[in-house]
Amino acid sequence: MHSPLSPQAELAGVHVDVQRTAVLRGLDLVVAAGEVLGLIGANGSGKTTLLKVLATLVTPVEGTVRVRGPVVLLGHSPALYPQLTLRENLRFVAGLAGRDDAVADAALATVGLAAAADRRADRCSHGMRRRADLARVFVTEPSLLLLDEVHTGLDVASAGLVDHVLDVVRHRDGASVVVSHDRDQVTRSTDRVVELVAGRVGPAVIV
Ligand SMILES: Nc1ncnc2c1ncn2[C@@H]1O[C@H](COP(=O)(O)OP(=O)(O)OP(=O)(O)O)[C@@H](O)[C@H]1O
Repeated sequence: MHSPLSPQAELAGVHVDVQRTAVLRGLDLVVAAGEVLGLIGANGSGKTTLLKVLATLVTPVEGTVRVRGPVVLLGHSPALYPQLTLRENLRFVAGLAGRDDAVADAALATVGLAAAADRRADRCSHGMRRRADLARVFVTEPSLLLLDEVHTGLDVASAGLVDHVLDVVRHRDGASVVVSHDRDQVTRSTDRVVELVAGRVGPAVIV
């Protein structure tokens, strides 16, 4: 077990260029274990790019990235195979994580989708697909959870499920980073909010 004070993720002097344009410019960020960090910023400020750096999907041209443990990134659109059922999708995720089918089925039940488990993903509503995507967290048990605008289009109950998932990660001493354009939402769901400005993390935001 690591010390509660040790960071879950640490970025130092990170520079990222996207199509020859500097998006992140010497960005420093520490995400503490057990923390839920909110990330806001104008369109195009680099929030999604920052999440991809934390998920090691984008490699900076300069700077260091340290992330401990498994990472799950839930993007703008739920990552499901449209022609597979929700159960098949989650069992596939479980297989990749070396876990058995029962874990996938239990995760679907946890997010309130037991009755819809055998419905194809492309026949489900956006909210149902988002819930199924969130179920991945119960299968893969990430130490770092990255949520990119996942509140969009969710009703109150589904938004509550997002908060529940954040609590589950926090109680395991994992960390989460939540990107949102909704300042009220992100303030309610997180311990601290920072803003991306000119490719760097600005001062903490008090809303
Ligand atoms: N596939 C791409 N092709 C070209 N430019 C891109 C691409 N992806 C990102 N960019 C550029 O990188 C910058 C950062 O994009 P990013 O998606 O990280 O911002 P964001 O803060 O998440 O934006 P939004 O709030 O609109 O989702 C943008 O200015 C955009 O021009």
